[in-house]
Amino acid sequence: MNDAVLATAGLTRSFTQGGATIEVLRGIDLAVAPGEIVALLGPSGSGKSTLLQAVGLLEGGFGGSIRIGGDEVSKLDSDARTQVRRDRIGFVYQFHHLLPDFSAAENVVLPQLIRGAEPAPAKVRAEALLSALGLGHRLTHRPSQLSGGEQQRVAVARALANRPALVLADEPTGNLDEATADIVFDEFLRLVRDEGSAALVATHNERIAMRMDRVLRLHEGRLE
Ligand SMILES: Nc1ncnc2c1ncn2[C@@H]1O[C@H](COP(=O)(O)OP(=O)(O)OP(=O)(O)O)[C@@H](O)[C@H]1O
Repeated sequence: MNDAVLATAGLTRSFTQGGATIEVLRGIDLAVAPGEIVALLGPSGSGKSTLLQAVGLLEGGFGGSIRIGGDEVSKLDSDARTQVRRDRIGFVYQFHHLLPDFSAAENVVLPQLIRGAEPAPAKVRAEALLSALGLGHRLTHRPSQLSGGEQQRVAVARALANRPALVLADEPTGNLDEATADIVFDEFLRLVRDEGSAALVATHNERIAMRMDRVLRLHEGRLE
């Protein structure tokens, strides 16, 4: 797929521990189209996080090719990788990783300022995203003053703040009870679609995976 937001070819990763080598990724070929929301489904330990860390350019040590927006990014130096992450990728993790001393709105403004946005439009964008997630009345709350579901919504808004072409999410609702997880995941899907971003979402939850456009199954280091 030439116009893919994300494409990998022959992606491999192994870890050596105690003299033994485990091949966690054994040649992953995948492509995510613009605006497409793809589930990466697999049991615990199947390598979902390892794959997301590779395509998110968070870790080195991988073999094979990673293209983001058509550009080969697997061999870039650390500064160039940081730039690709900042400009083109939004991340949502199982735990929110919000900055505890900043308000909900500030947590969504900051990544925009780091990317060079002016404060006033960055604030407008943060408030619009948070309002779209039902948090218009929680803008000045700090993470510790928010519920788990609210914290995760702020993390979703932060991931989308810079209009990334690609969102990478690792068990984005894995830390929430089932009812809250369903609601927050629905909101995540709706907002990602409204924003026109593509997403690759790791989950071990079949029910959540079925709500996405397509499901990739990771098994013994390969996609089925
Ligand atoms: N830094 C590391 N050193 C050694 N082994 C590692 C390292 N990181 C991951 N692994 C191993 O790679 C395998 C895949 O781990 P990974 O976290 O990618 O799985 P996962 O599918 O995301 O699991 P979970 O759903 O439990 O988060 C596991 O067997 C894990 O122990």
